[in-house]
Amino acid sequence: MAHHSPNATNLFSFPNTDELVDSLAFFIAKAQKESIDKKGRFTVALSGGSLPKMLRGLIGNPSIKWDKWQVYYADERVVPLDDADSNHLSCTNNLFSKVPIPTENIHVLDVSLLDDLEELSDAYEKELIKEFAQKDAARFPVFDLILLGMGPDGHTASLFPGHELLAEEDRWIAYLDDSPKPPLKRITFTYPVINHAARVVFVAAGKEKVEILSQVLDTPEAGLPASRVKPVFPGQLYWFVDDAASVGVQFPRSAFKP
Ligand SMILES: O=C1O[C@H](COP(=O)(O)O)[C@@H](O)[C@H](O)[C@H]1O
Repeated sequence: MAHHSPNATNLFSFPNTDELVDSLAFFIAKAQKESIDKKGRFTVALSGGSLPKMLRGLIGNPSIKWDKWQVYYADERVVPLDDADSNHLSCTNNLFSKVPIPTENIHVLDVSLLDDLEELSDAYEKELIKEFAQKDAARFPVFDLILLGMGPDGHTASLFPGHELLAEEDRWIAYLDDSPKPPLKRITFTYPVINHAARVVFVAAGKEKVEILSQVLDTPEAGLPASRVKPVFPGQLYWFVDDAASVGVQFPRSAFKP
């Protein structure tokens, strides 16, 4: 991705959702190739909300090596995997049921632990430790790609404005039982995990994101959760948005050059 700015925020705005979807698929395919060429695998974290349907450009895409993907969730609602609120269910309905990804490559909640948030989040952290080697004080996993959404209040993953988890510096996976957006119980990647990724991509589309997108990009000092995503070097941050969402944004756009 040499044509993008070193360690900066890259804002790509597309005239419509279809162009956003196609460009995002192109970007993901390229990131996948770079990762597989280097390490033989591609570690990805997905979100729920509006994100899964924006991944439709991957369906039927011959360059995607699904057996090399290891998929995690940047956040998950603490519900059974077939519950309408489950981010996994949404990703399954919109993507995984339509592509040849091995089930064992998708890392879901341990549903036997849904009644114990501490155990549940520890177990998910252990899933990451298995993938990324030992956890120690100085070490965080380096995902090849983390795909995030942004809610109308500026939350991302399950990191909400003013919540104590915004200050979490140690755990990889944290839990909350007081989510301002239902359902109350969730687990989430913490900032150290998000900010150590090689690439973090936000996807936001539609006019309902206009105000919050300009707040997050133009006044980051306000400290909204999405503004706190700042990958450490050499990690890169990308925003894939549509013009309907970015119409009020002052932040400079970059040209997307496939
Ligand atoms: O609750 C959640 O919301 C965010 C944002 O959702 P969106 O519908 O506004 O895109 C999502 O990224 C997160 O995964 C989900 O749990």
